[in-house]
This record gives sequence, C-alpha cells and structure tokens, in this order.
Amino acid sequence: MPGGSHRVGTVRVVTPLRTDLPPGAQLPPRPANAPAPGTVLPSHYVRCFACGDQSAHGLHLRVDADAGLALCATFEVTEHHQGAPGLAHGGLLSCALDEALGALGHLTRTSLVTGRLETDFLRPVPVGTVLHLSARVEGVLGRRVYASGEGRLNSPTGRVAVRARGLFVEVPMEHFVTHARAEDIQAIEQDPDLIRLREHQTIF
Ligand SMILES: CCCCCCCCCCCCCCCC(=O)SCCNC(=O)CCNC(=O)[C@H](O)C(C)(C)COP(=O)(O)OP(=O)(O)OC[C@H]1O[C@@H](n2cnc3c(N)ncnc32)[C@H](O)[C@@H]1OP(=O)(O)O
Repeated sequence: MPGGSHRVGTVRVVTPLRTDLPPGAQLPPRPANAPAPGTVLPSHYVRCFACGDQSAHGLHLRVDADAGLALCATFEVTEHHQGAPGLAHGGLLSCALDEALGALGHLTRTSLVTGRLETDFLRPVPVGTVLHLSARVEGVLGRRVYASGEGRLNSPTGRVAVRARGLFVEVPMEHFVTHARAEDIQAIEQDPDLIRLREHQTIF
C-alpha cells in the first residue's frame, strides 16, 4: 500500500496517507442497476466546470462506464486550460481527475463529494493533448469511498502524465440543496434539465 514518504538522513520514512485504504475497507459488488460498461455517463450538472456542456471554457469531460466499479473519460486540453505557456494548468488536471473519481458515484449509485484528493504530476501536458483518464473504486468503508485514477497522453495506453488518489464521502441530495445558493436551486426548479441525474430529480 503506497504511503507518503520522506527522508531522514539516508533512511526513507513511510507514513500512511489519508487516501490509503484503511483496514476493513472492502470492494463492494457492482450494483445490478449500475450503468452497463460502455454507457456514456451523464453530466450531473450542465454548468459543472469539469463535465457540463454549458461551461464555455470548462473541461467538457466525456465519461464512460467501464466494467466493475470503474470508468474511463477523456478531455481535450485547450488554450483556455493553460498554466505555463502551452501547458495544462496542474489544478485543472487535478480537477479532471476529481471529476472522474467523483463520477464513480454513478457506478456505486451514491452521490459523492471529495474529502481529499492527492495528485502526482509526472509529465507536462501540452495544449492539444487528449487526456485519457481512468478511475476505479479501491474500497468502501461506511460512507467513505477510496478511489484512484490516472491520465494518459493521447491514448488509453499512452504515457501516464498524472495520477490521483482520493477519499470521497457519500452525501444525501440534501447536501447540495442545503449548501447551494437559492438562485441556483430556483434555476434548477425552473429548468430541471440543468441536472441530468434523472433518478435524483424527485427532490425538486
Ligand atoms: C441541488 C443540486 C443537485 C446536484 C446533484 C449533483 C450530484 C452529484 C455531484 C457530484 C459532484 C462531483 C464533483 C466532483 C467532486 C467534487 O469536487 S465535490 C466538491 C468538493 N468537496 C466538497 O465540497 C466537500 C466539502 N466537505 C464537506 O461537505 C464535508 O466535510 C463532508 C466531506 C461531506 C464530510 O462531512 P460529514 O458529512 O459531516 O461527514 P464526516 O463525519 O465529517 O466524514 C465522514 C467520514 O469521512 C471522513 N473524512 C471526511 N473528510 C475527510 C478528509 N478530508 N480526510 C480524511 N477523512 C475524511 C471522516 O473522518 C469520517 O470518517 P468516519 O467517521 O466515517 O470514520
């Protein structure tokens, strides 16, 4: 199990990370009503910066269910995603992985929010790259879902540019209703198509 590490003199000291799978965590079976492998998973919110199609300069992540509790996704790095000249901003690469890992809730049939996300940046990602992401559930303990993923350059078998591990927490739909601005909830009430999670729309 990988952990954090630092050197004390010549000795490498390994410490557990909060995203490491804790004792007792288990990989649950794929729910019977999970979307079949190959299904395009809907954007949870059309204004989401990562997956929404109404976010002009967003990442426009396309996400597909995979076998087991896993998925794959793509996003094209555009000039709007630059940090250094011509290179993707690291925060946006984390964002893409955050979204991909969070979207595993489509497969576990739960609403997940990020509690902690750890990202390793292994290679620069130039503008024009199509980043191929994959994500999987590593284990579940109570409301905690441990997940990992990576992004590869230009093909599902390309060189790994970015890796992440995350701890996600299952929340009820009321989490979003309680914390959102009133005008955003009103906008959804007026146009339920802003949320593409049909099974959750009975709350409005
Ligand atoms: C109306 C519109 C509808 C919209 C429909 C959309 C639906 C689909 C949305 C999908 C969206 C995806 C988008 C991408 C993913 C984001 O980017 S989500 C946005 C970023 N994340 C957030 O905003 C979360 C902010 N944090 C919180 O709200 C609260 O801290 C949390 C995470 C809900 C936890 O609070 P809580 O419910 O009070 O639970 P709490 O007991 O504190 O924690 C539960 C467990 O997790 C552990 N834990 C929590 N945080 C951590 C941490 N950072 N490190 C370690 N352990 C932790 C706790 O220790 C606890 O463990 P146990 O006691 O069970 O052993």
